[in-house]
Amino acid sequence: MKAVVIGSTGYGGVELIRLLQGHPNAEIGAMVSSSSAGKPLGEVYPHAAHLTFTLEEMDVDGIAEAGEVIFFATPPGVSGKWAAAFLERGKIVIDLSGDFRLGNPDIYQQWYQREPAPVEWMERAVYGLSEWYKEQVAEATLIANPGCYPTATLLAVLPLLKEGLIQTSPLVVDAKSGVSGAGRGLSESKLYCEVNENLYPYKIGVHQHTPELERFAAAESGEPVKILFTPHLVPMNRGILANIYAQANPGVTGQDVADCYRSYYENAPFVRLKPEGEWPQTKHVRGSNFCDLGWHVDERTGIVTAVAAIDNLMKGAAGQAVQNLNLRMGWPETAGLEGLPLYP
Ligand SMILES: NC(=O)C1=CN([C@@H]2O[C@H](COP(=O)(O)OP(=O)(O)OC[C@H]3O[C@@H](n4cnc5c(N)ncnc54)[C@H](OP(=O)(O)O)[C@@H]3O)[C@@H](O)[C@H]2O)C=CC1
Ligand SMILES: CC(=O)N[C@@H](CCC(=O)OP(=O)(O)O)C(=O)O
Repeated sequence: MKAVVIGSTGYGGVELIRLLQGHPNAEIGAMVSSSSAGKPLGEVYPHAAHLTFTLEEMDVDGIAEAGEVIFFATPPGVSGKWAAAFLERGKIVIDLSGDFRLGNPDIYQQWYQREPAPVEWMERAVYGLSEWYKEQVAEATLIANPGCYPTATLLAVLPLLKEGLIQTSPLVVDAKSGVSGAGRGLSESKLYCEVNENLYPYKIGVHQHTPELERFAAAESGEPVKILFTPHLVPMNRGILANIYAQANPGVTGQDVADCYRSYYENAPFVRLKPEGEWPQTKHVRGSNFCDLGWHVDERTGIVTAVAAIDNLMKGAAGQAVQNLNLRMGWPETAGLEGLPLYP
């Protein structure tokens, strides 16, 4: 099965290329770049110099001919404009951007401040949080791969919300991301001297992942959920650590939370539950598709703290996109994703 990567010169795109290169069932049909078409991939990414691919231009017919599955690893606004052309040609589209996650053009416009994708495709898209929407992903033609912060956060909170172990509002998400989460594009805020030896929050109250978090938290809890989300940038390349704080419902114990997580994730190959008293670390998941989860129910305050660690480029983007490809094609869920995390 051949796959095309649009946006192959970005961090999400080149991570997809790495995974597809090592995948037992898939191969790369074409790598597309709007800015570097005609150049060998190795000119943009010397670490991939041995791959003899030339980057191709954004030509719908050519791309549709080159693969059955089209990955968009492009900034918001690109797949919203182009995905329909591939869907109409019978292709499967897996979109790493936020263009199809929200199911509602008005909400998209409000949070992304961009022209939304066609509403009929927005409504038909399946949200690719693999552990939660497996059956839907297996049938989908358009898969909206989740955002990096929502992947970590939702994996941690959905079991607790669904089983009524925590109150729905307020739910506080305090999360930290490595700099690759912001993509490869040049910007002053990502310069070495700006990010190194520094730690700072950004987009408090206005981050575009807020409606995505609230949409799927509400869908699983059965009632509206309000989320207070504070992302931070930390001086590392990869990784997200999300701490989630919520009021436990009366009588809920640490054992209840442990049993709840075990019942949801005992057969989930990429979710690893930490033993009591141990906590997830970004280093333990780096370069892998794992999400590590830890938790604590504080008897003094009645607050549940859930902690999730993922690699933003893997479970938060390209890794989960390949997991969704596997589910969609009926291949083993872990195909091409079996590698150990990179350590140290
Ligand atoms: N980085 C991360 O951790 C995560 C990213 N995402 C999402 O995945 C998507 C890709 O992110 P990321 O790889 O980090 O971003 P990058 O900025 O690193 O790469 C995006 C790529 O898209 C291509 N591109 C830009 N504009 C256009 C255009 N108008 N038409 C076609 N292609 C275009 C560019 O390649 P070229 O100029 O060669 O075409 C660029 O390399 C984004 O939507 C992002 O929000 C989601 C989860 C996590
Ligand atoms: C560190 C950092 O800047 N991260 C990015 C994540 C971007 C992203 O994944 O955006 P979409 O999922 O909406 O496409 C951010 O916070 O905006």
